[in-house]
Amino acid sequence: MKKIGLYLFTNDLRINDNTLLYKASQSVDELLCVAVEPRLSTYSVRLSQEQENGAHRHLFIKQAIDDLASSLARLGQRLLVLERNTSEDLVQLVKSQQVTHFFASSHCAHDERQLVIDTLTQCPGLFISQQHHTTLFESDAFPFELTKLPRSFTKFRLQVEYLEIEIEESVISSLPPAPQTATECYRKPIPELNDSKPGDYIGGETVGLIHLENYFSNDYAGTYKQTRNALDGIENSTKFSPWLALGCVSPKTIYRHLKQFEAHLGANDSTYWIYFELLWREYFYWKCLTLGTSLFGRESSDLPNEQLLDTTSGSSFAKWKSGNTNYPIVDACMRQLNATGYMSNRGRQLVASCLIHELGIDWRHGAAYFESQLIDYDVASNWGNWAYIAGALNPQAPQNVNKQRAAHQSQLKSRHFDLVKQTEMYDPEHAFINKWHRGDEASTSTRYQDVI
Ligand SMILES: Cc1cc2nc3c(=O)[nH]c(=O)nc-3n(C[C@H](O)[C@H](O)[C@H](O)COP(=O)(O)OP(=O)(O)OC[C@H]3O[C@@H](n4cnc5c(N)ncnc54)[C@H](O)[C@@H]3O)c2cc1C
Repeated sequence: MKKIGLYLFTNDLRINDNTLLYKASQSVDELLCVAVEPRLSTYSVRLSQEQENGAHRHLFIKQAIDDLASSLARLGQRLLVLERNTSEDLVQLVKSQQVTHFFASSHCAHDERQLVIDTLTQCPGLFISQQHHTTLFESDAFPFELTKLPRSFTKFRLQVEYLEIEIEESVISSLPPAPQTATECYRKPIPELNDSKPGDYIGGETVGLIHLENYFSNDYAGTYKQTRNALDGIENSTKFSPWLALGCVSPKTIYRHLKQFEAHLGANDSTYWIYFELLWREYFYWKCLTLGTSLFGRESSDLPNEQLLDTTSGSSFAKWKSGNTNYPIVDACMRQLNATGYMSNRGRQLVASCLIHELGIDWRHGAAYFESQLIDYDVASNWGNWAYIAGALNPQAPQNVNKQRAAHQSQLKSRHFDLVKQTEMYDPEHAFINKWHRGDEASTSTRYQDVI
């Protein structure tokens, strides 16, 4: 009997360092390559008050999928893109194409996992291969059970940072052909990326790998720790996140380049710090997996029926989104996000702190808006960082409630940023504020008396 495989691309839109695709290539006679275009969830539509992904995020995803389709075409394959992320289309494909083997990345997030579970439940008898292959570590490499994932990043880091990372890459030089019968639904090749402007980030594995090579062929990594907090500047932090988020480049590929850089030019605090930040990404990934829907605050009762904001908060939220709060540093960062789809890590911390503490808005609205706009939107890193800043990452255990409440208050305080001091530290000359200046006096004042 013919073995027909279906490979479902989700957050692994790449050919290189794709061990699961390699496995698929070795296991079946014909292979159906399918991608599901990420859409804004209903939950995030309500919270963000946006109907769909923003233009930059939308374009970046489209470019990444087109690039994958071109790479697959070079290997004699074709990519079928499903526009709805429901199990119906997948089930229909499995049945109509008589698929026998199903391959999909093991996602950390609830909805993406549910899509695969629902499909497999309706298609019993498939051979299933799943793997976490958008991380540095496999879950069985950890010296703890996932159910006992350390609560804090520091405890996690101390237990994992010395673990060995497998960096040998599987090379795919050919793929089994696509089944003949599914032709009408394939993605039409769109080879030219002519809808992006110079300086824009371009989605896809091809550009992601070029960016990686460029980054390490300069000495940026050697000074990363001193420059990473800058609000702007392509060279100041790695800017790997957009390609990591869609899996166009794997963290292991980045790690391999980092080790090569250290071997040639020497390791220092800065090169270690790139690894340190990748461990934050890792921590949020496994945290997301273990928290399930509670990462999104779905089980809590303080946003009844996921209600929308009242008129006053709704107006503050709209001003925050458009960069019109009258906190100059916040407005500049939000304008940068809206104009490019990217914001620095420092900027994200400041605008999140402002939304939560200055404007008193539930953090989930901010997280959902980021989800709709960021070209590097990553479910675990985004919702994890927001929950962390809001002090909502670790659900409180019933014992030691008082002790935990005190710890919670002090955490909240430590993540409430003084916007004036932060401006003095990170934008003393107001170069960044002026760059994203909205053209009236209020936006260049740092005194903030007239805030909403
Ligand atoms: C409120 C908020 C929301 C965020 N949302 C996202 C998101 O949706 N997607 C995303 O990739 N990152 C998110 N981050 C983390 C961080 O801001 C970005 O990863 C970083 O700014 C990306 O730029 P870079 O690649 O130049 O980072 P670098 O400073 O060069 O770091 C190297 C890599 O380490 C990882 N990393 C760095 N900082 C963090 C962090 N705090 N948490 C997790 N991983 C980290 C990223 O993969 C990054 O590419 C968020 C942070 C905050 C405070």
